Amino acid sequence: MTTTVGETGGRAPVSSLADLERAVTERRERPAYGEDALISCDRLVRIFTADGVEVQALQGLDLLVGKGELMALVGASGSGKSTLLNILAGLDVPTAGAASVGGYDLLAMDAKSRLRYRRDVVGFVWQQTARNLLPYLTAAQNVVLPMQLSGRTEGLRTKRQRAARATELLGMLGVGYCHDRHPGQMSGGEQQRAAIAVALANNPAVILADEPTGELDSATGEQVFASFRTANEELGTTVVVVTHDHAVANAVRRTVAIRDGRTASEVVRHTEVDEHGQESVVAREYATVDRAGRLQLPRDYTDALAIESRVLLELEPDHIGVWPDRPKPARPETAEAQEGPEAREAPEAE
Ligand SMILES: Nc1ncnc2c1ncn2[C@@H]1O[C@H](COP(=O)(O)OP(=O)(O)OP(=O)(O)O)[C@@H](O)[C@H]1O
Repeated sequence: MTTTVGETGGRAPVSSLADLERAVTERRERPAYGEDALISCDRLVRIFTADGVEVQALQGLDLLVGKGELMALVGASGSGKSTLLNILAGLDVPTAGAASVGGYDLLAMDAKSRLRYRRDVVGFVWQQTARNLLPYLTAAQNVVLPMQLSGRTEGLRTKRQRAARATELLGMLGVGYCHDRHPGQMSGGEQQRAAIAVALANNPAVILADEPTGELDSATGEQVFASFRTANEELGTTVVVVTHDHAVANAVRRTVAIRDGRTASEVVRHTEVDEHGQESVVAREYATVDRAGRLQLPRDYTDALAIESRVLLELEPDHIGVWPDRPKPARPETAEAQEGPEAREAPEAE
């Protein structure tokens, strides 16, 4: 059966009180939004005011990231990626909405828990290699420093234990030979891999990285990304990378695109094995439906059909049709020859 928005507001008709009760019960029993997620952003808003002008950097952004994910955030310049990352890093506070990481409520943390959160729950890797490492310390000393500052004791109480962990992390990320080098004696790629070791020092639940390969050539960028993958696979660390680098965006299981301060679409990749045992990666692109039911249509789709301010919707049992709002032809052809919901639903109206 076909239902158009004009008739019932686009919702499937509820035929009886029993159906209604069942629908209410199912809704109540569904897990709460983001219940199982490590990172949960719910209608996140961040408004900046500069020189009396308001900029809405995040406009009701929803995002869930599962524990153990390795995912990328992409989007045009100014779409809000860094703003989101700074909030997740505990460096900035949203104007409205809700956000939590590993059980920490990012809007309600006092100064003490914010410090603990930044030291123990998240690790950060910046684009500028010079911002990640202290120049007067060796790579190993840079990795040890966050362990000393954290005050966490489990397995890292003694100097020897901390030194051993630094050696282990640098080795795991392929830069063990840089152990005693200062950043000035390391290439950009080596510095970024050492920076990942620093970010991992306190065994955080999540590493956030803002354009970590932005200053590197593609071969070096691949090595750095391989280190994020190693951290994800060997230690189970969740990794969220903001990137413009297509090689990185295409190498993760999930790439979420941000547009105008909201999540707009995402590409999910999985590996398929054919009958000859050949493996191939299959990518599917999804549009995001946010918590308020809003859907951003891809701009190339709306441009292709000259869709501007509104569309007609059609609810079918297994999909929703979206139709450009075209003026009706003066002399309609037969219903079968016409396309769109008007032709099938209300030909008698003509
Ligand atoms: N501290 C600030 N004060 C005023 N406006 C800001 C501030 N930080 C960010 N903005 C604005 O918020 C919007 C989003 O910026 P953001 O840096 O998050 O975008 P982005 O997607 O990371 O861009 P890029 O890819 O260029 O780094 C932009 O319009 C930016 O000018």
